[in-house]
Amino acid sequence: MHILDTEGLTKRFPTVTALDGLTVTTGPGVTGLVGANGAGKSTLIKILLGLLPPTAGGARVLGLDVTTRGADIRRLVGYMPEHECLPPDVSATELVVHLARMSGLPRTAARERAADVLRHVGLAEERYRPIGGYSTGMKQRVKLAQALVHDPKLILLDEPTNGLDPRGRDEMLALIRRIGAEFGISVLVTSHLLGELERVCDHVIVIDAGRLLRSSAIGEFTQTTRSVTVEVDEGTQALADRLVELGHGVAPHGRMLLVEVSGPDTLDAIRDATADLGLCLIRLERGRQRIEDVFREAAGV
Ligand SMILES: Nc1ncnc2c1ncn2[C@@H]1O[C@H](COP(=O)(O)OP(=O)(O)OP(=O)(O)O)[C@@H](O)[C@H]1O
Repeated sequence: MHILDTEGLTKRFPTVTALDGLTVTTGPGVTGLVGANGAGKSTLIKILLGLLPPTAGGARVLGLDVTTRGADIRRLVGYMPEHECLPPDVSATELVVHLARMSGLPRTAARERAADVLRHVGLAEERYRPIGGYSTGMKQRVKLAQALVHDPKLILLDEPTNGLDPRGRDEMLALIRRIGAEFGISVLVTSHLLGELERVCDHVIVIDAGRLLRSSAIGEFTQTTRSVTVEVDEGTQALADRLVELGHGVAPHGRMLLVEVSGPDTLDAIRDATADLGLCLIRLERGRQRIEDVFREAAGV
């Protein structure tokens, strides 16, 4: 079953078209939604939650129509908003128990479930202190905990690594991966940092100015390319000249060279040219396409 699917989804605000005929589907697992700031990610999430009506086209979440089944969708879906939205004067426990009760859990079950999710996201003793004194990383964990407390089938995470330092970001990404893999909850996670999504997603959707650039399994994004990266300690230009003389396609790439692989003898030619010129070979590596490259290509940047 599709976790979400949209067809010709369009959202126009008075001065801007935030989503422009977006047609996309994704299945279970962790899906990344990538786009620059203003690409339409948050608008899409609000439409998927049934909180914002589309101008044209349609969307379904877990098979439910967003325009008519918003309340049912919100029962089955958890949402972690992008912006700071937590009350400073209550503790994480109080907030998460309260939200669990609002989603219909009886008092005892709400307490137990809140304790479970707060433990899963890594908030220990601090959970009894007022949220106002928390670090950004702790606040992000509270937002994640409240998205999980009613045992959703799918969670929508809007820029969950925003404002985190590298360690906090790694921890948050590991948590997202665990939620997808161990708890079997599907995840839609947005980010403008493409490298992050490569690490945790099964599927990636790239949008730009409200339009779909690409939607593929992560393996297709990062498949190997037809070039190798070559790095020598000195004499990069001499090596490039020699390989060009021999008829190979060579392009500079910072301190390295990208050499087009035309056949099995290309690697031998690089090895022989390096040895003939007396250079020290530091790296010879099969190129991999990164999401960033796809984004640049598609956007014509
Ligand atoms: N309520 C609104 N009224 C008018 N314009 C809006 C509204 N919400 C979003 N927009 C505009 O729609 C476009 C898409 O915004 P959106 O917040 O969906 O982008 P985003 O990809 O989530 O970016 P960011 O990460 O910066 O939030 C932007 O140009 C934004 O200014």
